[in-house]
Amino acid sequence: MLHVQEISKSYHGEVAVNGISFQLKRGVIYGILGPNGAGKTTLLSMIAGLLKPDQGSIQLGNLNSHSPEYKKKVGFVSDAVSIYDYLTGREYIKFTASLRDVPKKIQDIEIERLARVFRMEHKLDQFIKTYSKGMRQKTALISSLVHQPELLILDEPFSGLDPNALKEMKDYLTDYITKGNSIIFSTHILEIAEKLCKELMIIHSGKKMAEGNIDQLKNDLQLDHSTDLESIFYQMTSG
Ligand SMILES: Nc1ncnc2c1ncn2[C@@H]1O[C@H](COP(=O)(O)OP(=O)(O)OP(=O)(O)O)[C@@H](O)[C@H]1O
Repeated sequence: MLHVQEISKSYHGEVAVNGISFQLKRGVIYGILGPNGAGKTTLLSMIAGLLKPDQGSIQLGNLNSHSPEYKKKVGFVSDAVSIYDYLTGREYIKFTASLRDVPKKIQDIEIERLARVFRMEHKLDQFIKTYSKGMRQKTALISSLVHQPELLILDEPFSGLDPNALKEMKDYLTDYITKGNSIIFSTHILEIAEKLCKELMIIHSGKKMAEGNIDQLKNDLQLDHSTDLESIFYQMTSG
């Protein structure tokens, strides 16, 4: 469903993403791993259609990432969750849903459903200013889900969540892909990546170092099958 072809991006002449290609099928959770500054946020921002690649192309079905229709089919939660302090959670979610042309009736139904899933029912009518970090993350997640995107893109979605919220989020994401949707996310929490992702990519200095399921990564590195993802990650990125 998603075809990423040789994309690159530089900032002021410094390369942040360097010729990355991959494909993502329907019903798959795909994890992006890499050390600080590896290019994960830049890569995900391009896939979300927010940043234009200098080179290469990104297609979802037959839609190019520059097209307005593409943006209606993807949902993005950034790691720098900056949502408006002086709106309530509900106002913020409705505002973002309106930008995506979600009919008001559907907005109301989906907001109630998602608020229940993420235990935010009693908070949605309070100002975002009063929310904790985890509540802000959940609000951003709900707002990215109201239009039921085919592709959900999450940049560091698990930092700041307590163990209960983490479980709710993992359960929701696992269920979300059973409906034929796909998820791509970046994380530094290797244990979650190992458990949730069918496929992984390790990037370093903007380049793809390895891709595949955990067993393929172990085979590529000729590692023993008892090796964990932390060791694989360390081998690939500590140079
Ligand atoms: N707006 C920007 N202007 C200039 N350089 C940038 C900008 N955004 C990112 N960079 C640079 O691009 C490179 C990749 O950054 P990016 O944020 O994509 O990495 P990351 O893997 O998400 O890092 P982290 O894990 O620390 O969040 C880094 O060298 C960073 O300094």
